[in-house]
Amino acid sequence: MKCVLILVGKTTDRYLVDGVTKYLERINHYLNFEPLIISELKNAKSLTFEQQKEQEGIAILKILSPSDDVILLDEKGQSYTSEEFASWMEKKMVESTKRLVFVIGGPYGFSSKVYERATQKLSLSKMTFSHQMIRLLFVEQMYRAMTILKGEPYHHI
Ligand SMILES: C[S@@+](CC[C@H](N)C(=O)[O-])C[C@H]1O[C@@H](n2cnc3c(N)ncnc32)[C@H](O)[C@@H]1O
Repeated sequence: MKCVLILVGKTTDRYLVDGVTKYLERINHYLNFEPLIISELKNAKSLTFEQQKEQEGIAILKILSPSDDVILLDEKGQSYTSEEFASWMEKKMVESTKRLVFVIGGPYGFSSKVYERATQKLSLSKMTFSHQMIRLLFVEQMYRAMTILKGEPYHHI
């Protein structure tokens, strides 16, 4: 199974770039996992929040194939413990899903069309994180899930 993480705009803060890079490298020992970055809108300042979400949504939907299993990172989604998330990933890996696509929204979240396309919403907490910060939290949890499935000590130390 191929796993893709769609992001809106590059990660800018150095500490987040370093952290995300570190966990992406680690994840790739276990999983074919690729981040795909959608360019930030050049005319963002002239658009309303709703228009920005709409435009970003069009760019997200363009990347998706009809057979993709699309999981939106969303604070109002389903939440799991790290062990439960690991089991959830294991199920996805044995199902015949070609591409498992996770999407982190832009600063204002997702358009209604993106919500309509999604298979599931996944929450990492009831709290709201910035669209940049959540990247690091998510890749760390993905790495943790992979180590749990392999019975490695990372989760227990
Ligand atoms: C600043 S948040 C957007 C908040 C926006 N008001 C909304 O209703 O979605 C930016 C993105 O970060 C991600 N995000 C933030 N907090 C999250 C959480 N607790 N769980 C999962 N994803 C989260 C989501 O993908 C969200 O679209």
